[in-house]
Amino acid sequence: MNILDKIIADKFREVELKKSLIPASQLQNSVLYKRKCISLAENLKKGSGIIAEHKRRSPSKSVINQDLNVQDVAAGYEKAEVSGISVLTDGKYFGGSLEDLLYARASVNIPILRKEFMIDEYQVTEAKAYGADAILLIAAVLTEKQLIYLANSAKNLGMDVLLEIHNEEELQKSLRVNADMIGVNNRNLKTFEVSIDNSKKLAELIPSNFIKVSESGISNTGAIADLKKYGYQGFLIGENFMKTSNPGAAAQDFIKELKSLA
Ligand SMILES: O=P(O)(O)OC[C@@H](O)[C@@H](O)c1c[nH]c2ccccc12
Repeated sequence: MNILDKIIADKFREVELKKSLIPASQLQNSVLYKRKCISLAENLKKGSGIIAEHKRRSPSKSVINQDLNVQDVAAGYEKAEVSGISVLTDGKYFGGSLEDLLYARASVNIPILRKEFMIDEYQVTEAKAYGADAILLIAAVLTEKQLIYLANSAKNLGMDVLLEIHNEEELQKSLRVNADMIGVNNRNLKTFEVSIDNSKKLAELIPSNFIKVSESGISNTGAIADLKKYGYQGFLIGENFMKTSNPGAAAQDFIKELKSLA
């Protein structure tokens, strides 16, 4: 079993347990469930295009940063003028939680992406109830039918959908999904290999009705200038900011440098 298979197997058990503890109907009573979402896709078009991530650890890097407070990180990112924030909510492999999402929501007014391994509509309901504006769907772990179903659930709740692909085959099963953004992951979630070239290679195959996002392994502004030439408007960055003692300040310097290139 590769790491992605393990994560998904654990996720099925986690979701079943959660459903027995908190029924979806209870999640729907959350005040945030009625909140009007802010579109991440729209924000990418007008702003810096940076989606900055809160990520404590990962299976590929183990610990990145365990010392920070999610509210400070989120507020710092907002001040840096990122277009959106990604909050990892998986606990076992990434050290995140739904509470992280809730606290991030409480401290900023920009779009927040729930970064999670989505396998069930219950998690879409959770995302909305805890204040997310957008969800991630990973084509590598879902069938076309599941992708269509989960994307429609999110859209019905007013959330945007970022659909993650890693190769052409995954792109093919994504074309009929009601997603706003297609994210090309530069990291292979099965082998952890990272290459920005993956975004460049797949760019021309992505239809123009999707906003293009490049994810993972981005560590300098030159890479972004390069990716923009391929039509990318969104750039998901985690470790490059989170490995510093002040991710907000790191994002601010990064965005300043990006502006000076333009
Ligand atoms: O820390 P990086 O290399 O900048 O990557 C961020 C983000 O793209 C990465 O965390 C990610 C992309 N897709 C995922 C799916 C699940 C968990 C994590 C991810």
